[in-house]
Amino acid sequence: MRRWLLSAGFALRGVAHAWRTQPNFRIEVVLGLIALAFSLWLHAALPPILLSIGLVLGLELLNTALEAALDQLHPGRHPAIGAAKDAAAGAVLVASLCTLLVGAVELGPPLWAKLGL
Ligand SMILES: Nc1ncnc2c1ncn2[C@@H]1O[C@H](COP(=O)(O)OP(=O)(O)OP(=O)(O)O)[C@@H](O)[C@H]1O
Repeated sequence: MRRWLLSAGFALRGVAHAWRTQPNFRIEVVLGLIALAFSLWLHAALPPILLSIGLVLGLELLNTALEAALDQLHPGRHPAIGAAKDAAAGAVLVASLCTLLVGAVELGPPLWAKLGL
């Protein structure tokens, strides 16, 4: 149990570091909270929304980890480093676009109904 709490502490430190240093992570957290608030207000299904938000935030954390490790391991420029960073950023982009689709499908219809459209 003590080991698990220790690991959870390290993980939370990673999340706090991303919050402090990554503007994109802060934006995604705020947008996620807004989507969550809308889901509760519209009584929409929470699992797809929560999974999508978690996927984007998780990939952003991995992207941050990869960038930090690559910059430390290879401070100079190299096409392979650029390709690795581009792929990691691409993963966040793909997840974000899919999350937008999930949001539109899950929240669109109840929002229109609520607004009487
Ligand atoms: N060492 C490098 N060698 C080659 N290309 C790089 C290198 N570092 C960055 N790049 C290129 O520049 C892009 C931006 O890299 P950078 O590390 O600035 O990330 P970022 O997207 O600005 O993320 P953040 O703002 O979170 O640091 C990368 O996606 C890659 O195409």
